[in-house]
Amino acid sequence: MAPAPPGPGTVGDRVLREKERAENFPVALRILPRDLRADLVAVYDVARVIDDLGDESAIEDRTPGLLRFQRDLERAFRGDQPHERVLRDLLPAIHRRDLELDPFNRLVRANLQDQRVASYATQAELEDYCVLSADPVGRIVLRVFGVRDPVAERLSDRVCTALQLIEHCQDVAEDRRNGRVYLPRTGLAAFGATEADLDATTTSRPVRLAVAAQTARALDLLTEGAALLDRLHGWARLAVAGYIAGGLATLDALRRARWDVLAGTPRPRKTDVLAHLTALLVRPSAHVRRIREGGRLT
Ligand SMILES: CC(C)=CCC/C(C)=C/CC/C(C)=C/COP(=O)(O)OP(=O)(O)O
Repeated sequence: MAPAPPGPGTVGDRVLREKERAENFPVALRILPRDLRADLVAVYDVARVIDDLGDESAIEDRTPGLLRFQRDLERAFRGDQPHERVLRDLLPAIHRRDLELDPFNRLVRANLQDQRVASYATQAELEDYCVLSADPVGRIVLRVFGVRDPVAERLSDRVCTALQLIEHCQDVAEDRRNGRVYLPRTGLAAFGATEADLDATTTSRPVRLAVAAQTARALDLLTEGAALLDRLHGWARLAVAGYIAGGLATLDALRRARWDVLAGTPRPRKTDVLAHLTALLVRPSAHVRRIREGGRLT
């Protein structure tokens, strides 16, 4: 049978690699063994395509495109040949690592929710969204590394929610241009800010305070979740330390920018990622303690 034509989620490898380079954290460290690296990249590419279907395709194509991709995901996990190239590329990882459909489905559901919900009233509602949009990525990554440990999974959820909150802070301007606000309305109101303030090109003090509060919450979750490193060994420990280091370095960048997220997107410095990575690998609890004691971001 001739392969099905590429669907709307199909994007070029070059574009995916550019997006990978633009992430805050190293998606798949180059020193990882080839099959681990290949599986992490395959998972990343699927997550990226799901996100792009929800964010970048024509508005009227988004929901149908996501539902079509969801059916293709089910095909891949049933053992049938999926239409989408990124899903065909995921097949070795599905089999080698015994991956499950549920976390991928949750990523699709997060993007379907994005089509209906443009902002969240409370922190709790926003973090419920992160359970769909970010936590599944950690669950899949743990599976890729062969980790099946409920405590590790819960700690991973904290790390992933933190990484998502951090991205929300970085992307306030871009999200607003796309009609979305991921700073909770009550959080904005607590500092006297409104969603309309996010249309400005400079960040007012109330908005900075709201962003700073969100980074403080992210720091709490990230440093609590860093206890995950004590439960990991070998390549898993190295890779996850890299993700946490990326989050910490991005928090450094946000603080350096004095939470001005409307003039430009604060980006982590590679040297900061490396410094956090080294410290997390050598003495994770001491590094986390030092950050919690001295590095409060508000
Ligand atoms: C085991 C473990 C803790 C692994 C960590 C895995 C990891 C890197 C999770 C990131 C989660 C996240 C922020 C997803 C959304 O990113 P996005 O780029 O899709 O965000 P966007 O929706 O804002 O574009």
